[in-house]
Amino acid sequence: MTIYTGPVFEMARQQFQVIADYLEVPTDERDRLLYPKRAVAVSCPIHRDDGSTAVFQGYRVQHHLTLGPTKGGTRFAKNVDIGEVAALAVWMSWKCALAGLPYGGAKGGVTVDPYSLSRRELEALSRRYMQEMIPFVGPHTDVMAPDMGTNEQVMAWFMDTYSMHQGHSVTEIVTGKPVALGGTEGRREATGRGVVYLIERALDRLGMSPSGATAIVQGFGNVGSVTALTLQKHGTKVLGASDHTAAYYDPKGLDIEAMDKWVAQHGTLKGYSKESLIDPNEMLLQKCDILVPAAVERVITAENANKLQCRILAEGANGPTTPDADLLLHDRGDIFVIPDILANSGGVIVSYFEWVQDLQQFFWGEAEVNDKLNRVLEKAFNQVMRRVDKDKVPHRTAAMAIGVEKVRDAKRTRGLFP
Ligand SMILES: NC(=O)C1=CN([C@@H]2O[C@H](COP(=O)(O)OP(=O)(O)OC[C@H]3O[C@@H](n4cnc5c(N)ncnc54)[C@H](OP(=O)(O)O)[C@@H]3O)[C@@H](O)[C@H]2O)C=CC1
Ligand SMILES: O=C(O)CCC(=O)C(=O)O
Repeated sequence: MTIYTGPVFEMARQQFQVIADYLEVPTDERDRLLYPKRAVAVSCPIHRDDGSTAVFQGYRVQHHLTLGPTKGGTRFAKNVDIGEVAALAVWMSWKCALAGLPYGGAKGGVTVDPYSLSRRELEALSRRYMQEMIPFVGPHTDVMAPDMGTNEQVMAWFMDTYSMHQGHSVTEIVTGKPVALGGTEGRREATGRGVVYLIERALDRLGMSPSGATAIVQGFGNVGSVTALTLQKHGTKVLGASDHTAAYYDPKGLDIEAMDKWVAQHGTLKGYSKESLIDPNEMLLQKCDILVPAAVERVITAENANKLQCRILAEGANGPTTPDADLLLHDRGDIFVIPDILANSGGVIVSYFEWVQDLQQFFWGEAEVNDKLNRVLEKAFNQVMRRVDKDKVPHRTAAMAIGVEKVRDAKRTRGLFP
């Protein structure tokens, strides 16, 4: 029996089975590798602006502590549940190990529609969530970061709440903070920048160039907007972009900077234009060189995998492709998949840099951060490609296998308490 249920955890479990079979992991080691070390569920009561009390359910799952503290973002979204948070924590473990970071995976979440809260209510919820988590997190235990529905401001409230409890500033308790509070240059852009760096490595492999290539990006938050802006800056024409309120497609190319300004003023893409509106599901199926799902899980499925018309699928989001769709994509063989644990690893890599800088109280410039980020990504990309070339396995299998192997070796070497 497990408390980790639901379609997203089932995806993480099925993906792990594929890797465990490929690596011939003995059955009795599998549960130790897959199931999280710890899971915490908390109730977060807050006063609403109308004077009433509302209680929100919060979670934090720490997958393994074998290599160091756990690390991962905190998601505020209306469908968050323990199974989804656990799956995201498991993926963080493989991601950190693939990038060579001294972390296990974690993830947190609160079941709330952040758009339904006023700014004061959002602050109250953020502070209450961190307050409830204080016994379970710490700079050497578990270090939080942003994910969907949270941002630099929420990280500032987390850091302040933890620090007030300790009686001194503990900047290294969260990453993705504002630079003024010990955040690092380049963290806000890191995930999208990393996505684009890896897309360009994939284009190289395919003998294509970024300038003149075309892209479609689903999601226009932290990851999607920076990805789209950076692609456009590098000469790639962005034909499609969407958030949960609207999807736009223009075969001549969208003006991503204008869309970004619109979102900065209005909060969402709704109302940006009447001309280029498209059905969001249809947008994913339009012909382009690069498709970037950068929003939610399970958008590339058995229903649409065979209808995709891209050359590169760069998974900015965590878990956008279901295992059924993976099989179809592998059979097709014409789409270069950059799997999530590689594609979006720029975020946690620069979070690691932020943690290191906070621990040392010695800060780097943005050029140094970006240069170090590119070097870590390059190494991870090359490792994955070597494995693909050697074993003729799908890209996701190669990437996950490298992560799982590292965690497995560490667990074996540390041993079990007799
Ligand atoms: N932030 C980070 O550093 C990292 C994030 N990720 C992953 O990237 C993904 C996006 O995260 P992030 O950009 O931080 O989150 P944000 O909250 O900043 O943005 C999420 C975006 O996705 C949109 N969205 C939500 N649901 C849908 C939908 N059904 N269809 C289309 N768009 C939708 C949102 O639209 P709207 O604003 O209208 O709600 C918003 O534009 C997640 O899977 C996250 O786990 C991975 C690694 C690091
Ligand atoms: O920056 C981090 O620590 C984690 C980012 C994250 O949540 C992710 O990579 O999915």
